[in-house]
Amino acid sequence: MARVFLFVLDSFGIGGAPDAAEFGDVGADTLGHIAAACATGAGDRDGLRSGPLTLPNMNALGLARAAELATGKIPAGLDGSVMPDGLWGAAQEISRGKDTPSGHWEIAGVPVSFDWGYFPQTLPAFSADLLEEIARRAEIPGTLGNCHASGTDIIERFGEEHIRTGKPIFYTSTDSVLQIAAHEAHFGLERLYALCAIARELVDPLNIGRVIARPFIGETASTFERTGNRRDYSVPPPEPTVLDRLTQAGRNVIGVGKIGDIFAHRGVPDMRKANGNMALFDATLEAISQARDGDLVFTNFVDFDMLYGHRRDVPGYAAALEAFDRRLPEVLALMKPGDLLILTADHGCDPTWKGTDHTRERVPVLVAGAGPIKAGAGSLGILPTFADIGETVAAHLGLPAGKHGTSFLKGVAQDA
Ligand SMILES: O=P(O)(O)O[C@H]1O[C@H](CO)[C@@H](O)[C@H]1O
Ligand SMILES: [Mn+2]
Ligand SMILES: [Mn+2]
Repeated sequence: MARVFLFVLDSFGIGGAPDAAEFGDVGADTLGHIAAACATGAGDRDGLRSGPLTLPNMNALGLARAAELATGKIPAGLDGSVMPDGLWGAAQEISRGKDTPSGHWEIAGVPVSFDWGYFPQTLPAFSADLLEEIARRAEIPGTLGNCHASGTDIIERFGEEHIRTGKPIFYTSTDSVLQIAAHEAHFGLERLYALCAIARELVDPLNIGRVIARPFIGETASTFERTGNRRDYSVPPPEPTVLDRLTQAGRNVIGVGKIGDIFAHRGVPDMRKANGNMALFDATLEAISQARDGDLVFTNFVDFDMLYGHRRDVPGYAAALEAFDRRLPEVLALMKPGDLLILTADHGCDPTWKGTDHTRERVPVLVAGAGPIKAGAGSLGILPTFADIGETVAAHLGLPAGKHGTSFLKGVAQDA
């Protein structure tokens, strides 16, 4: 028996998705474009970072090789001559959406084969019937926004009017989401959560993946700031995930960050929240030190996506990757023989791309083992579905095979 540590670097795509054209994302490459920008100085920011993208620890696990599998090119500045110390691959998504739940559920062994509902790019994006019913049941005086938007822009535009009128701000994106922003103090956090719970019920028939509470603070357009009290109201996955299978087998699943919310709190008996990648890293190290044989520690590192990908902030994204990379040895130091560490992502969010939405890309699969996979160091090639990751977790932790995907450790010599 052993343990698995599964890290999702939210939005850390590596390009090359074969179906990118269906999403208008041909050429999108989160890692490749960040690396290219850094190589020319476009990733520099005073006081934050400068120079080529420097990710030695992820590269030692095969990041450059994984990117080469995905796009045929080594990202600028990464050393492609390093022989990785484990297994590396590039995985592609078979789910129909490029959203966070689709990516995570597929990683956990359940691809999403149905179509989510989406709100149209019209003004308003939400029907009058829906808005009236939400307003009536939640007893709010109306809504603002009601359009496709970036979450930081929309609070800048409507935040002051929201404070004056008490009308919450409704918006969406190309994801299957209804997001509601409201002021933590003027509107009230609990009131925002209650409003989102009502909205959740009312968008169920529209097949909307998530309603997201987006609380913020500050008093003026230039000082508004979103807080860590975001809460996601997700529909549950359509079939049992590897998390459900593990908990049914009596194992502990420790979900760090958004994991509990993403799985509608199913199959995650031990949920731990933290604000920001570094705090998430600390919480993950603590979880690893507490995990027993047979357990899974599953962390989502959200900053890459939320603070930098959607904000199209190349230096910010590069600095966040470098900060994460610097801390990787702390995880490796906690690994015992038999443990497996898997680094991957749920979709792309190329900060050089048009708009502010996710991008359809392949994702890296970097696998480190303290002992068990040494004999099998090498390329996993292109994995045809993210579900291969979930099946690897299941196989490594001794569960019977599930319905989707296959373990990539099958056939890899294990010496533990
Ligand atoms: O612009 P913000 O509010 O960060 O929204 C982003 O976050 C949502 C959920 O992850 C996505 O659908 C995307 O639109
Ligand atoms: Mn995501
Ligand atoms: Mn996102």
